Amino acid sequence: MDAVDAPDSFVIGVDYGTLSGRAVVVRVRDGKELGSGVYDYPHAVVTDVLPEDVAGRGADGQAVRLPGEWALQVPNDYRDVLRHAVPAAIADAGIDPAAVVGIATDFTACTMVPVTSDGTPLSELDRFRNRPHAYVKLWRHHAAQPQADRINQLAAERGENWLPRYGGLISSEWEFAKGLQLLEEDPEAYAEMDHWVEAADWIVWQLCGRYVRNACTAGYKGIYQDGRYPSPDFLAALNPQFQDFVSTKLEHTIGRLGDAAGYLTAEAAAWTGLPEGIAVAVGNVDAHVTAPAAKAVDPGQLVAIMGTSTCHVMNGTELREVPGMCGVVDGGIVDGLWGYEAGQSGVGDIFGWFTKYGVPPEYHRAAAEAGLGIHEYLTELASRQAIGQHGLIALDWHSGNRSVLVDHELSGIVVGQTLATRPEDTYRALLEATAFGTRTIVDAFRSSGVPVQEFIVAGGLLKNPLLMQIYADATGLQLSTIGSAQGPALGSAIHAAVAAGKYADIREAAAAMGSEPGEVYTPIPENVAAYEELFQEYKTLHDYFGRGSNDVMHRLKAIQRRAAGAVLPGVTAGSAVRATAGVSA
Ligand SMILES: Nc1ncnc2c1ncn2[C@@H]1O[C@H](COP(=O)(O)OP(=O)(O)O)[C@@H](O)[C@H]1O
Ligand SMILES: O=C(CO)[C@H](O)[C@H](O)COP(=O)(O)O
Repeated sequence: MDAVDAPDSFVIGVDYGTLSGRAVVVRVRDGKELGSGVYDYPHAVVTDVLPEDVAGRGADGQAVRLPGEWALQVPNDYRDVLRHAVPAAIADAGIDPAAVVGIATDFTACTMVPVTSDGTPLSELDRFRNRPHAYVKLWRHHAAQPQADRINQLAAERGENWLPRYGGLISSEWEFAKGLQLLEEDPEAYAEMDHWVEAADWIVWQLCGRYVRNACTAGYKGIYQDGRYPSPDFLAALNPQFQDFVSTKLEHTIGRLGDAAGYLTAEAAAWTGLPEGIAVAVGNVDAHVTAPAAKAVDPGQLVAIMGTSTCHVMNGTELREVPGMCGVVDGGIVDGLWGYEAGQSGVGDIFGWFTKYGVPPEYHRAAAEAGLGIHEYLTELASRQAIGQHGLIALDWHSGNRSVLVDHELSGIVVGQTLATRPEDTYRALLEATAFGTRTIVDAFRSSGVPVQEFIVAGGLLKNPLLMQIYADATGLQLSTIGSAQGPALGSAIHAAVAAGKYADIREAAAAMGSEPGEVYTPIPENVAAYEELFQEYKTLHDYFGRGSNDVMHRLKAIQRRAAGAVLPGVTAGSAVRATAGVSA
């Protein structure tokens, strides 16, 4: 790491991902990244049973089991990132912490924490610690789909004017669906909860002792449009006990992106080793902070943040309704422009799943012998193929579909497998399926009058060159990658610099501190033509399974739920039946 001049000041950006938190130390004057630290969440993503070290056991003396589609996290893991990753980044940078002037964080979203009035997560209260609904519901918790379906149906029937701002469909990942699930399945926990808080804001609360709701998640995930939330009347029609959800659990002071939410408390200063009293920026989302990190805040610059999932964010001058987009929010990325978001719930997650469950041990051994990771090994084998040679087409819905169908009851499929199909064939088909998913989103923007002029990729997956070339070829767009390996954390650092008063606004800070482009991938005409043919097959399958011609995926999920038949502790038996009938739990 570079030696550092004394007069320089620094900011810290912390990116809270799905499995770890990453901190970077960034120089304010030019955005140079001087050091970083990573901390893996000890409890990672909780999907099967509540971890006994925090939850203990259930009344039956067994670990508390979770039904399918659940994805929880343990809030203290997030505090631990502050205790470990931030000091590690400072040590790596070799700077004097006294020269740090601000800190900002970005988070996965919509990731929700039920808390008491002082911000204590319900899962940290003794009597709730073995109740699943007391834990953080991670963005990819998809068990609130029945609630999302009811919200969508009712909103469409009533012609709610906020619905088109979300492409006509609200996701089960978001604040209202997850909140309604909490009410209907654990009314006691719901009653105990004083605030239903985005983790993006909870961590800021931990840092500065103040709860400020960030404008980004309030808009994209909290249905806050034109200064209003969905009405009590609408909420009561969903469930009479949900009528005051906004006024009693959700509504709170909203902070502008890049503003200071408050100042570092003595306690958080002790965790991080940073000076007490430095600026703490208003929270933000991992995807949205990355646009300034990529210097891509002008209309038409589409940034795909590709990691576990992919988020597509882009600014536009006009308000347009794009079918199936995640949302459009005034000032959702930077002030003064409409910020659009779309996305794919599973991308790296799908490749990761396949390497874990679909690849035989001899491949893992061969990868290790070649000194390669399994992804790199499969990528190398897959890159030797001509387009279409594997004879496969896949749908990228292993974690459901977030755009443009917005349906988490959909699932993955690979068509064309034979006895000759090898792991590298399926791996490549899955890479291609995600590229077609992105192409579907780009097409939806374009046909709705939101032009996509540039395509920029950030996030962990940019390190896979085959994947990047497939995306360029499948979309027909020249693709440039961001020069920073820590795009979201750099984006947070940019927000910290603005919150500390070092720049007037995010645009000015992005121009000075944003990353220069890394690699550029140009579409190869014959590949574009070959992928066009395959994309048409993808579209046929997409519409057949996704638009109601064949609801087999929905039926399979229902059969799976019935077979699993789990009842949660603290969950009112039969609540699902009452929930479907729309009667209060
Ligand atoms: N070389 C690779 N090619 C494709 N996918 C990869 C590769 N290496 C890791 N992955 C996938 O990338 C994902 C992690 O992405 P990353 O950006 O690091 O995390 P996050 O999205 O949580 O911020 C994992 O789901 C993993 O399966
Ligand atoms: O929905 C999102 C942002 O709105 C992201 O997809 C979610 O936060 C997960 O991010 P990652 O793939 O980086 O873990």
